[in-house]
Amino acid sequence: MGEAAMAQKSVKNSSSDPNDFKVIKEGEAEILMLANNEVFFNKTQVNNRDMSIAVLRTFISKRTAEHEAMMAKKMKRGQRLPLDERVEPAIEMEEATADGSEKSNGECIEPAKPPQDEPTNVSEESSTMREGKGRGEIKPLRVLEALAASGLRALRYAREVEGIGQVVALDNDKASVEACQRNIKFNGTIACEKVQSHLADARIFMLTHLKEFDVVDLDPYGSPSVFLDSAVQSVVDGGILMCTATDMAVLCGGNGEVCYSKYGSYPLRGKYCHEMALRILLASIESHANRYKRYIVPIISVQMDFYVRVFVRIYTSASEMKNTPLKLSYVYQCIGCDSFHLQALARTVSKNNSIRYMPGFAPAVPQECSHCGKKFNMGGPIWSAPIHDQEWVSSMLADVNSMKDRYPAYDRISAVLTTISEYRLFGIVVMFSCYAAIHGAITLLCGPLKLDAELPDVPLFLSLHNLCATLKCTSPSAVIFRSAVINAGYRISVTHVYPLGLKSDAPMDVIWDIMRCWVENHPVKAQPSDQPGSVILAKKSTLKANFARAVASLSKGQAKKVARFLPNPERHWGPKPRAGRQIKSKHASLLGPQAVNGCNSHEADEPDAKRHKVDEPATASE
Ligand SMILES: C[S@@+](CC[C@H](N)C(=O)[O-])C[C@H]1O[C@@H](n2cnc3c(N)ncnc32)[C@H](O)[C@@H]1O
Ligand SMILES: [Zn+2]
Repeated sequence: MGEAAMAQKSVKNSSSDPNDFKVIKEGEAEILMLANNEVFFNKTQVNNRDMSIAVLRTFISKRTAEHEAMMAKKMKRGQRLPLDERVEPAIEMEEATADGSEKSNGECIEPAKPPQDEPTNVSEESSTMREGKGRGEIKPLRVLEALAASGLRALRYAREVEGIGQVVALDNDKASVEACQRNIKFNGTIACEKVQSHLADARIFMLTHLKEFDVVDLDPYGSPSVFLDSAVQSVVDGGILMCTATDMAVLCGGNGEVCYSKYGSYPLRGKYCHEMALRILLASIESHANRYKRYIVPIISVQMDFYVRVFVRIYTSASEMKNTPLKLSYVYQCIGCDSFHLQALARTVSKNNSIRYMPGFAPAVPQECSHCGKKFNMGGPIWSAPIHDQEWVSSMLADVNSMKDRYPAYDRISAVLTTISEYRLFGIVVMFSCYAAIHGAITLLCGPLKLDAELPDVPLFLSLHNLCATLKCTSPSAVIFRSAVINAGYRISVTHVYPLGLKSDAPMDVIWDIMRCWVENHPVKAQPSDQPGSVILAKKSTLKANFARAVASLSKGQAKKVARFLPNPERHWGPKPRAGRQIKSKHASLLGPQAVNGCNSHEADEPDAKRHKVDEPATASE
């Protein structure tokens, strides 16, 4: 009998009624679920878990490369290699036994350590690279899954990611911890050796384990806001915080005051609200990190399905922290024509080799919109620095493509990664047909000509549909519009957040001029003169837009016909209610009528072609 089968037998033997359970498999992990929705499980979150696994695999190889570079540098300097200096956790969890016995599991953890000293400046040797027993050896990764529920995620990390030494899975719900422990046993030796489950309040646990985990994963019900302060302290220098937020209504402007109270930023409604949500979350994490002289470096930030998820590295440096206001902006959004403008919180002035930090120049906009004459709403502050590290994204995509079979949500995550890593030649109308040859020649001629992915320095995006709705005109195709922007000398890219969104560094003046030129050839019906569209069209364009098709206007993914946006994964997909909550008729709109009749919501399998609430079309319209 195989290990899993034996484990299954033992679990079933110990369970009062084996028929109460069903086995759910995802990746290499299997969990036992009680039929009565007692412990949280949402099958559509497989995308979230797969993306996290891709980040972990890339982290392990990057960390090794960083470690080797650091060792080489030290050798060069003739320094002595440090002895093993990793601070071993002093609490019960280290007593986890290889045989999976429950020595520490299930106990409520009390604060075990006094708070550590003030954080110091980060050294080049980040803590996440501290060495193992052998000299020059790197320690296996320690991961904290702070809100673990059934433990599925923790089990997948432990079983599927080579290089992980330990996963600590916490939950403050007794039934969840019991389920997690059952699932650890059910998954055999590796799981028993590596995964530990504790009944604990994640906040207290993280506050009593400062800078101890290479990776901290937060996957809460709704908002992560109450966990952020402790989570940013629990990550080692150079480690990763992974964080989900599913309270999209709050983050997207449905309730601005609540968003401000949770995240310290005002959201704005608009087509870019999901990107704004990502950037509000990042700004909030940075603000918590700053309290401890720490700062974040985003690796990849995605909006998928019904949530946002960010992956950031955390470092300590009082001097680097001074740059934070340079990475934050307020957003002014015109209430008439949706034009938007960013206002950085700060700027720097260089004088005699020194840099001074100054408040940002203000105001970024006049009282009334210069295009349509209406007033502005102000949102933010948002994180306006890059939200992805392109090198990471490329490594992740390569890794994911090289092991498709090991990612159950391969189609979905490769689509997202492809969109983020797409690139185009900007500002060059290439008249030749052989793109590869031209690309090679240009790279040779111009050196490392920068090819842009989802434009890293453009925080928010335009919606072609919104521009046309304001002017009440027919829409140019995305390719035609992109060509006009490129031909006017600006960059433009897609965004993974919204199939019809376009990121560009062209100022709004140029965008409206291009649209005026479009309307010249595609006239609109007369509108009342006080309408924003009429005011915009009453002005003459100062440029002559060139709509000739630019090769660069087609993204790599589109050229290759790679699906960039996939339909929703299942009927009634979305956030699931808290575990154990009774499903009533009022939940029918969220979960479907079959859930009300006692059926678990995650059993509704058939894809629903009609509902494309967030994702919209499978490929962006051209
Ligand atoms: C959305 S579920 C986690 C799902 C899980 N990460 C997965 O991938 O399947 C959130 C879990 O957080 C737990 N939780 C809520 N507040 C907590 C706290 N303060 N400390 C520890 N766990 C908590 C809940 O009991 C619940 O099981
Ligand atoms: Zn306006």
